[in-house]
Amino acid sequence: MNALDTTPEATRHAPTVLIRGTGLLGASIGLGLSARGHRVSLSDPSAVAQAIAADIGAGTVAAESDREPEIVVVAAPPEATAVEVAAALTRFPGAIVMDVASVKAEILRELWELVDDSEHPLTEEALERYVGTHPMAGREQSGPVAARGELFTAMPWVIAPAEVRGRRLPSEAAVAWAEEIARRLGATVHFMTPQDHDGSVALISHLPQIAASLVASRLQGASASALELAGNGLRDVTRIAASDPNLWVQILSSNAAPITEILYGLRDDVDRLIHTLESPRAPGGQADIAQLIAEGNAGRARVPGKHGGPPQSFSRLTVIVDDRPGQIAAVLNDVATVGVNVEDMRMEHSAGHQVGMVELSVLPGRREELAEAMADFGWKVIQS
Ligand SMILES: NC(=O)c1ccc[n+]([C@@H]2O[C@H](COP(=O)([O-])OP(=O)(O)OC[C@H]3O[C@@H](n4cnc5c(N)ncnc54)[C@H](O)[C@@H]3O)[C@@H](O)[C@H]2O)c1
Ligand SMILES: O=C(O)C(=O)C[C@]1(C(=O)O)C=C[C@@H](O)C=C1
Repeated sequence: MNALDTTPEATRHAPTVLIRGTGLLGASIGLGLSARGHRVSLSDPSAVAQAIAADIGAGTVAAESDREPEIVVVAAPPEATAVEVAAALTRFPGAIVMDVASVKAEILRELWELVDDSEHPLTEEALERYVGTHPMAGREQSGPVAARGELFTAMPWVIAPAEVRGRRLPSEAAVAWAEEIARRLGATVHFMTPQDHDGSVALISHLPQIAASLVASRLQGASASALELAGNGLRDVTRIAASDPNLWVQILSSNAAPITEILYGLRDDVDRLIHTLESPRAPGGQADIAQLIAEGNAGRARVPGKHGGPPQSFSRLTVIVDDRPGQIAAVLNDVATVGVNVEDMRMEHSAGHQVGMVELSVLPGRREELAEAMADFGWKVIQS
């Protein structure tokens, strides 16, 4: 096998990368790696997706005459991933091949089927060059137009090397390079078995998607006058309901067993709440409702903060701006002068008024200082 070297000297080198599948994930990886000095070539069955990815700077369109890439990243839809991984392992016998699909055990099962298929050229030995991975970063939009080179900064990236009878299947070099690619893109790496990965994402990724879709689907018949009242609560809960149905059919069907287990528990809780709300003032009813909200508080408090650190709640302050170009840049410029880090930012427009509200989330210890300084700069500041 001719896998890449992992010596410190070698890791300073920027291997050539072929990205197969240049949608949201593939083009984002291409942008990030190109910006870090890698030569990236792009390939997608959709000529349009390939051309857009090249146009935005994710790499150059792959050509037959290209030399063999050192790393192949398969960023295809889950249902095409195993076949594309097998094709890359066979076509490029010296390359490390990593995928980014949202499910891991099913991809592996499909790859094993190809090894067992005497008609298929994929060998067990070739799988030493395959590393299953999953960046826990994405968007509710698809395609290269939505791609961002910094999509993975400070986000988790799971590496789930296949194990056979307790032995890691991919070589150390293959795993080290998959890890190196994730780190170069700014992600924090987590190692897991494919099964542990699938159980974890059923809860922290697939359940939220289902919940968002179920809540948003209730809105289909809502009156325009009700929808006009929508505030941030609804927007927060339904953002990912805009995700691509085609992608999510594949994700949910490939991880059905752990998701179903979680949905049974959710169904019990919903049944309990319905029962309580049918007679909310019956004995025990109020306590039951309070318990439901408190249990939600307890779960929410366990969600880690930025960079995978402990849960962190930020303080917010809102700056009122005129609804005209350049105002947000001016606010951020003044914040930077004060030297406070903005952890999150949201822009709201006030219906019927020519003003906007820039909500800034900052560390609690810096809010007072920032509010005073911004008022001194002449901004109208509301502390919430
Ligand atoms: N969207 C997310 O938030 C997210 C996050 C992490 C991982 N993922 C995973 O990344 C992968 C790509 O998702 P995406 O969001 O970039 O989807 P996307 O729809 O934006 O892009 C998928 C691309 O794959 C191409 N494609 C279709 N069939 C192909 C094939 N046989 N070989 C190669 N390419 C093919 C499509 O033309 C398209 O350009 C999926 O496996 C998904 O599970 C998605
Ligand atoms: O932020 C989003 O839009 C996402 O939903 C991204 C998200 C997630 O659940 O975190 C969705 C599916 C992918 O497999 C990985 C990431």
